Amino acid sequence: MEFTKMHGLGNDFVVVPHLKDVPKKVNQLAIDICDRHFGVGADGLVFILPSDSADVRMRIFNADGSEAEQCGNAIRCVAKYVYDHDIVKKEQLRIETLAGIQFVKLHIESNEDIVSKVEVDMGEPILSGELIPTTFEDDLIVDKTLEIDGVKFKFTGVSMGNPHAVIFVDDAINFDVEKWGPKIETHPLFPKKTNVEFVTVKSDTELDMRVWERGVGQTLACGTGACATGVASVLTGNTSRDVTVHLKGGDLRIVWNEKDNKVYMTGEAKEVFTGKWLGV
Ligand SMILES: N[C@@H](CCC[C@H](N)C(=O)O)C(=O)O
Repeated sequence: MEFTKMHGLGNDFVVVPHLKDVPKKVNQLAIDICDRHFGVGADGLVFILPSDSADVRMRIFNADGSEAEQCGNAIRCVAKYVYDHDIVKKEQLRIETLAGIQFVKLHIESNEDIVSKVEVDMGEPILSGELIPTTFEDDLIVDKTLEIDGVKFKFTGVSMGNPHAVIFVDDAINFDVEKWGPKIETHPLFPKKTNVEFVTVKSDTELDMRVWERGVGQTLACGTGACATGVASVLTGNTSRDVTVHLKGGDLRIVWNEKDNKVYMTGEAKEVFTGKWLGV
């Protein structure tokens, strides 16, 4: 099975571009291939597949083998891959995911015909407690209390197709993500588990964010997490609607557009190497 290693701000993926459907035992394959010692090593396994309703279809499996509904960094990688490899040579394309069809605009360096940045319409955020999902039934999940081991956190719940709990802290950069991330990911308030973002407001337009991803662990960046963070920052009155989110692996621009209620994410994607997986 031929693959290409790609990443979006260090959130890295094994991308398999040429299959008609995902292989049998795909969940175990994701675990094996994402293993950083016995496999290729990645945060996720991504398939670029044919679609009946869009230009291509993406499926993403976390390093623990679970399938995610959406992935912001992977969708930018998929868009760059299909353009740069002449699979879909369009500057605007549609990518089908489990969370719906996403509209993507490519920023091309015209002298080299190479994608420099990718802008994705990530759709409208889902804010109701039931749909995120959380065990709360409120229409908005803002500053709700979550208690673990006697410690109280306030979180804002947002789904970008996948669930996120955004927690504002004094110093995200030095926050103990490894200690609290897994406990919050699996807290009974979140029936499908959750991705967790620890965020510090730097100004009206800038945020620091660290992430603990559902089914993966701490990663260098999370696109849907940055989108959820942008939305949560507006809902809590912390920032404007157009922000730069500083992640361990780099920056993402997130705009929650007031007119159409959609979230737009812009950032880089990179191809690193290609290889052949011998385990299938
Ligand atoms: N890294 C991704 C999100 C990948 C899926 C996530 N771990 C989940 O289970 O929801 C991103 O860039 O959005």
